[in-house]
Amino acid sequence: MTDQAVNTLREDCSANGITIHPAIQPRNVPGAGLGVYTTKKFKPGEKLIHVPTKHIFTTAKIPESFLSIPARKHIAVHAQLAAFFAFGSKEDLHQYEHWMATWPGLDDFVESMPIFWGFWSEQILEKLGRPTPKPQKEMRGLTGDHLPKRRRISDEFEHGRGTNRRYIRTDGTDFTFYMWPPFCLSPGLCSWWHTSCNLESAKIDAMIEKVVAHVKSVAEALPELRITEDDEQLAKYLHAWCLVNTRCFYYIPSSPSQKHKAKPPTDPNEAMALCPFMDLFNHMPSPPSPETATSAATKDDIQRPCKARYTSTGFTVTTDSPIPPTKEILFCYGAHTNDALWLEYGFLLPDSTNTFDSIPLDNLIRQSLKPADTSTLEEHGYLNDYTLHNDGSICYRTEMVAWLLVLGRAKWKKVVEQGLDPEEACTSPTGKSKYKKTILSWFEKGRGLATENTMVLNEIVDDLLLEYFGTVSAVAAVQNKSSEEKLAVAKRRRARCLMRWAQISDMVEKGIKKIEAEDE
Ligand SMILES: C[S@@+](CC[C@H](N)C(=O)[O-])C[C@H]1O[C@@H](n2cnc3c(N)ncnc32)[C@H](O)[C@@H]1O
Repeated sequence: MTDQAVNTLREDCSANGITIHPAIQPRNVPGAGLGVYTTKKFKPGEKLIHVPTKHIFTTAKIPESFLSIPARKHIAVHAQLAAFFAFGSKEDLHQYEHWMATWPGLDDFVESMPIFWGFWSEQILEKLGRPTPKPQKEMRGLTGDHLPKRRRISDEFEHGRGTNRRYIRTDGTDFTFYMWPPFCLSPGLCSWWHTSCNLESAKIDAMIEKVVAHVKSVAEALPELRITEDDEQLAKYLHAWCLVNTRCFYYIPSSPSQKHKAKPPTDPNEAMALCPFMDLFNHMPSPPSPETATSAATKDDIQRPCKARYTSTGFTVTTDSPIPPTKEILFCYGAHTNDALWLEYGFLLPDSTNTFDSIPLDNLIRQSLKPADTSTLEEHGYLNDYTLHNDGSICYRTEMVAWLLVLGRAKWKKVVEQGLDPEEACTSPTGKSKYKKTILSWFEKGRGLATENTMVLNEIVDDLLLEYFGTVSAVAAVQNKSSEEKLAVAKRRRARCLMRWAQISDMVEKGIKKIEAEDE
């Protein structure tokens, strides 16, 4: 992004009554597009930006000449906003052009958001009724030429598309490697992880459903745009869809009267608005807890995300902690795991810096349950939704499953129904040790999964990398890219997957340490 585009936006904002503190400045952040930096030291509570209500972009700003009021009833707010920014007339978009000039290009989303990667983007096309080129993927996957043959013992199709493989480890035991596509993403996103437990659809599938429904609703209302038929139009729409997805704020119009407060929509996703300049801030999770700071001085210096507050006059952004000069000023987009950030925003926070990070343990745990255990858990509301947190701690639901396996169903039911402490209710001298072993066995499986997926991801040869981590041109209009460039993108996508598996592995190791340290 050029400095000129940013400066022009700033001038534009100031000329239109948007207040921007003179000591903040947008600039490029390596790997994160633009971000906003301080040029002086800020104290907590200082006002950084005020955007008057009239500059908040909601569907009310979309001209009826573009989308009639009756047509809007059948189109989600997100889909309407995207349609306008993709296909609004030159005249209607003119007043926003300096703002739009600071937005990322389609390529940025295509590279980073898994819905645009081969398998998933093909699903989008198929669901839109578009014929997709059927690559030789299944056949090539089956040959397994890219993998060391000594370890492959059998293949089987999964869902008619991907392949599961059985491998033999050097110690003679075997494992299943989920060939394509599920292995690459984290368990928090993938369908196989979920379908095997009959959970709600996986997050990535839900996102694909949403995007497809939005495209279809706009295509129906505005057939002349030929969004589903024309590659370029589709790419244009998907670009705007991602822009809206990653840049919107939660917004409920304020009511002039205190008595009749504006009602939030039933679906919070409908409370969306875009806001110039405020969309330039990057995300940080919650800061480390003050207890971990070593001295009073460091406690006070911990940077917290800024606060964005909406009142009847507009949005105001204020600092919530001191921020030194030349530091990036950050928002918190919400208590998102790295999987959610990856899926929705296309990035992973590095290492274990995301205090909100976690992974689901459902699949690992469900494998160790007998049907009667599953029924007991279901009856008492404890089936599924098992979590391993960033710090290696597990959720209460996970603990309760372990206690079920230790106490037996009858005793466990009594504990739950009478609200007892399961540890106190356990009279067996080996109870706590069995409890720890049960949890450790789940972690061991998680460790194996991370090790094996990492190993195989690293082994994929270049031409298959392109198939697995490539881009389907009809969705993303991958124009004129050389094969070197395409391969470089595929490698970066693989690196992202490897980074996620390293984080998963780290969480599992922390979990193991934590449970081993517990008293028996
Ligand atoms: C609201 S925009 C923020 C401004 C954006 N960086 C830009 O260039 O316009 C959200 C997008 O910024 C990027 N982003 C935000 N926080 C990030 C972070 N901590 N690390 C990497 N990328 C981040 C992601 O691409 C995300 O989709």
